[in-house]
Amino acid sequence: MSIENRINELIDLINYHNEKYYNQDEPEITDMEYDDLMKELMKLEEENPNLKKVNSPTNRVGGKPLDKFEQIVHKIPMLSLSNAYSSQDLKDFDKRVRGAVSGHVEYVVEFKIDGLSVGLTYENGVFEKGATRGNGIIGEDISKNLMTVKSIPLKIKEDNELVVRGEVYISKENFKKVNEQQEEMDLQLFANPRNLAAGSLRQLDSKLTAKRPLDIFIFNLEHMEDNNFKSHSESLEFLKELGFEVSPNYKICKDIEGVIEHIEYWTENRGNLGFEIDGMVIKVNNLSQRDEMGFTAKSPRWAIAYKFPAEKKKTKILDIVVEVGRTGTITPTAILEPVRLAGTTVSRATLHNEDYIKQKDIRINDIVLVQKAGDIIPQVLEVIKEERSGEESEFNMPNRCPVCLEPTLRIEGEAAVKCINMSCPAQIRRGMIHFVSRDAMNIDGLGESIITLLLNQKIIQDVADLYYINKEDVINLERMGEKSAQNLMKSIEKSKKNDLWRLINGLGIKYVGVKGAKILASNFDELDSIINSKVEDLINLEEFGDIMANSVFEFFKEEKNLNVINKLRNVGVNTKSLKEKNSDVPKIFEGMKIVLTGTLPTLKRNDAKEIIESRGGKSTSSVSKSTTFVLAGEEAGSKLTKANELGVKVIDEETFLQLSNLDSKEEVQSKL
Ligand SMILES: NC(=O)c1ccc[n+]([C@@H]2O[C@H](COP(=O)([O-])OP(=O)(O)OC[C@H]3O[C@@H](n4cnc5c(N)ncnc54)[C@H](O)[C@@H]3O)[C@@H](O)[C@H]2O)c1
Ligand SMILES: [Zn+2]
Repeated sequence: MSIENRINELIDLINYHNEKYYNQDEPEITDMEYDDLMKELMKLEEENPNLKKVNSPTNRVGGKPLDKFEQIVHKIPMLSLSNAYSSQDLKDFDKRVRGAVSGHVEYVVEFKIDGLSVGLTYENGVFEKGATRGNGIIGEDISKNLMTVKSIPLKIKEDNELVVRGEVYISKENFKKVNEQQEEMDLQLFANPRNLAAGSLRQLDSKLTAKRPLDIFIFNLEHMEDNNFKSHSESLEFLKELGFEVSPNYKICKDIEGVIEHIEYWTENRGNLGFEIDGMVIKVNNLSQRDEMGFTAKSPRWAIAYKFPAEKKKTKILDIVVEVGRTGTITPTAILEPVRLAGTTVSRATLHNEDYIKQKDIRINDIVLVQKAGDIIPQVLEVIKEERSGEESEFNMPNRCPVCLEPTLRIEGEAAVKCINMSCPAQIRRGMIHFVSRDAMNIDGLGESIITLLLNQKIIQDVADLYYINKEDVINLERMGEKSAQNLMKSIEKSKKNDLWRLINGLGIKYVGVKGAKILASNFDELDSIINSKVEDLINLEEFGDIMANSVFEFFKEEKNLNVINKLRNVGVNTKSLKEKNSDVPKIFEGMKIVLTGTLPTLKRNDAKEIIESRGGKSTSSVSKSTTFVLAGEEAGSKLTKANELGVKVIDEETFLQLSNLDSKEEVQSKL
């Protein structure tokens, strides 16, 4: 594979996993595997700067604000941190810092709390609003939910406008309690505290958030008018006095050796803390030295996150079972003797595929070392061969699909063994569950069990059949009454009007998640144009690469898929893009024509465009008398000259961000 292709492939893969991780709280790979992909991409880009893409995930903070909350443009961008995995990485960081600033460098070392990052704004001593990080520039307004977090003060004794940043987390004890309750109520368990904090804070109903015992640690003063703090530690002490729960046990270290020593201590002792930490954060203490260093698009240069190596334990493999996924991939899973690992009990671990099992020579009854990489997904690290007793038995991938009993196949060059029977009930069932899920067609009242019943009774055979069932079919199902049948019919009917991206996501095209579906829907307006598009058209889409483009193309070449789509269309399922984007954001730029020019200090062109368009404005390319204002950055050039000639207002990024946060068009106009 050429370097360029590998770069494209990595971009697709990372974007896909970002979506899973940040927006759906359902990571498919471990953090370590993710970090490896990222490292590989960074290396290739460094070695081949001409191949670096503007949309590369190495340039941006991972998440994306969800449409279901109102969006907030951060006054100070909320960035991520670069990572260190060894003391050598830390020493390299120290060298970079000392090379870039004048004077002696002192570090503050803090816990890296494993939760969700939020920014809190106070005005006149009152808590005004709080937001998630989102894509770093735009976040979600979760103020109501944050007000239920008891350790967030609603009033403080400081009249200056203040923005602080912290991490919302849940203590180990409360995490256990919540999961016990989930278990009692037969609800899904949370994989880790980070997942729980994120899930709870992004509830639409703040009463639900209030039931979750969340806490916060504040770790940075982001902005305060008229302050003259000289160091980070000074500002932390100030925040403590105001009543904030500041990140505990932070330590000032005179040099990098002190930092490393402190980190070694907590690597050993973190188990004794009442909350989970996944590493330590090292920051330059002196604030003017911080200014000297500045930021990359993704993270400050004056800080780094050291990530702990994953915790490891010994356990036994009791059995190896296989499951058939939506695309027919047969995945082996190890059933383990339950073991406590990084805060939860682990009893299963994915074995990925045939090669993984062969390479590590994993057998049933083996004693193995397991770890939770990234503290989420348990993984079998290695077999402890010295402990073999002769009772072990080798495992082979099944020659037939465990569900449909058709022969399985391993395509050359691929790792997965697959059931290629397109009518395999297991695949259809998984595909169906995906089709009705929250992020796809969002059909309420159609859970896994009903789908299984409908399939078993042959009432439905593909997703389109859902729209052809009638109430009588449903009423006769187990545990279905008149009322719930009626509700189900209603939600099926309602889903016909869904926006196009939901349908595209629902179809389950490989590598196309919510994000990819939205990009397709907003670029093509209707399904037919996507079906008729060429690979070249698809590759040119923002954030699309070879792999995604080919996957979409291949999907719509398939006769069977086209039949399903026709059935859906005939029954009245919407196939047009409704552009329902950002409906909650006030349309404060309505009717305005805004021209972007030059390089902005933090905003990417597309981010600025998104802010304008989501607020009803039009971003146009040339300056004329009807231009409302010009947003200009560095090296703005001829457009700026033209604006000055015509007397069109010119503003900088900071003013633009302030305008974007206003609530009405009138307010914007009065500031222009
Ligand atoms: N498994 C996957 O599929 C997948 C996908 C995407 C990301 N990830 C993981 O997420 C990481 C990237 O996530 P990220 O951008 O949130 O970075 P991060 O979690 O590695 O570090 C940045 C975050 O640390 C938090 N933090 C906690 N304590 C802090 C303190 N004292 N000072 C400053 N910050 C503190 C902040 O909220 C900040 O946003 C990746 O390295 C990867 O490990 C995994
Ligand atoms: Zn099958």
